[in-house]
Amino acid sequence: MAAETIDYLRISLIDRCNFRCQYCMPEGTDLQFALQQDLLTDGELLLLLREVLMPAGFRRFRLTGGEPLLRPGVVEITQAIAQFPETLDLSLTTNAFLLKDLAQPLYDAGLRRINISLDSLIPETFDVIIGNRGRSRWKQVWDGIQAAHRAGFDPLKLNVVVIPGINDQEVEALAALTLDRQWHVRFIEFMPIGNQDLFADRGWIDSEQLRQRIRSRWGLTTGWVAGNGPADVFQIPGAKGTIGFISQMSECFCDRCNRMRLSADGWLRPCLLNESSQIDLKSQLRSGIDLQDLRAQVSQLIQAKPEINFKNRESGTTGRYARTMSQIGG
Ligand SMILES: Nc1nc2c(ncn2[C@@H]2O[C@H](COP(=O)(O)OP(=O)(O)OP(=O)(O)O)[C@@H](O)[C@H]2O)c(=O)[nH]1
Ligand SMILES: C[S@@+](CC[C@H](N)C(=O)[O-])C[C@H]1O[C@@H](n2cnc3c(N)ncnc32)[C@H](O)[C@@H]1O
Ligand code: SF4
Ligand code: SF4
Repeated sequence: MAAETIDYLRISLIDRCNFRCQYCMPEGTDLQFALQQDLLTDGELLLLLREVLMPAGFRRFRLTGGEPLLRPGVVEITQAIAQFPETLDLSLTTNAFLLKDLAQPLYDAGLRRINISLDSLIPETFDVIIGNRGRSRWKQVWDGIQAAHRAGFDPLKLNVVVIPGINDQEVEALAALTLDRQWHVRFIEFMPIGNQDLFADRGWIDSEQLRQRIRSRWGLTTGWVAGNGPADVFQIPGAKGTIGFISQMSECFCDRCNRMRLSADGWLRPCLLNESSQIDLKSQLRSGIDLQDLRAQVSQLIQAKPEINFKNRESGTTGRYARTMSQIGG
C-alpha cells in the first residue's frame, strides 16, 4: 500500500490549560510547562507555516493545546492561517470553557469546523472528570457549545473519552444528542498517556462494545462526516448527526497516519507515541538558519515518517509515555 500523504499538522498554541482532566493532566501531577520566552511567537509560527511547513506539503491544520482558547491572539492567528491560499482545511479542538464569547469571532476569522471535548451530560460527573476545583464548569461549557452551534460551525463534533465506571453509562445519552441535532459525537478509547494510575485502575472500553450497545438500542449504519482524523464514522438510522469511534487501543491506525504535530515551543513531532526524530524548529529559526535548510529537514522527516510511525502496536498495549497529550499537542 502506498504511504499516506502527510499533509495534516496539529498545531499546539499553548501547553497550559484551565481544566485538569483526570485522563490528561490530573490535579497534583508535576507538570512542566514551557516558559513564555520558549513559546513560538505569533510571527514565528506564521513564518514557519508560510516558509517551511506549507512548502513541505502541509495543507490541513488543527489548532489545539493545552487549551488553545487561552492563547492570546487566537482569533488573529486563526484568521492568518485561514487566509493562506495553501490552507485546505482549518479546525480547532477545545474544551469550550471560553467559547461562548469566542465562537462568533473565530467563525468570522474563517474557522468553519470545531471539535469540543464533552465527557458528560451530568454536571457533577463532568466536574469530577475535569477537576473543577470547587466550581461547576458544565453550564459554561454547554453555553460555549450552543454558541458554536449558533455561529454555524459545521461539522460540530463532540469528543468523549470513555472512562470505565465514570462516564461509560452515559454512552446512549451522549449518542442520543445526534438524533435531532446535526452534531457529531465521537467516543475515544482512553489511552495510557497522561494518567497511568487512572488507566491502570480503570482500563479502557473497546469501541466495538459501545457500538453493540448503540446498535441494539437504535440500529447503526455507516456514516460520513468531513474530517482528517482516525475516527470510524457511523449513524443511527434517521439521525441528523453521526457517531464516531476513535479506537487507538483496539485497533492500530498508524499505517494510515497522515499527521505531524508542532508543539507550542516549536518542536515538530512526527508521531504521538514514538518520541524519536523530533526537530527543534524554533531554536534553529532563532539562531538564524537558512529557511531552505529547515525546509529540507522537514521534507526529510516527512519521507522518514512511515518508518517512525508507531505501527505494529499490539492491540491494547499499555506502554508508558513520558509526556501528556496536552504537552505533545493532543
Ligand atoms: N493514537 C493517536 N490518537 C490520535 C491521533 N490524533 C488524534 N487522536 C485521538 O483522536 C482524538 C480526537 O482528536 P481531534 O483533536 O478531535 O481531531 P481529529 O479526530 O483528528 O479531527 P477531525 O479532522 O475532525 O477528524 C484525540 O483526542 C486523540 O485521542 C494520533 O495521531 N494518534
Ligand atoms: C489534549 S486535548 C487539547 C484540546 C482541548 N483542551 C480539548 O480538551 O479538547 C485534545 C484531545 O486529547 C484527548 N485526550 C487527552 N488525554 C487523553 C487520553 N489519555 N486518552 C485519550 N484521549 C485523550 C482529549 O479528550 C481531547 O479530545
Ligand atoms: S483534555 Fe484538554 S481540557 Fe482536558 S486537561 Fe487536557 S488539554 Fe485541558
Ligand atoms: S501513534 Fe503515531 S503513527 Fe500512530 S496514528 Fe498516532 S501519530 Fe500516527
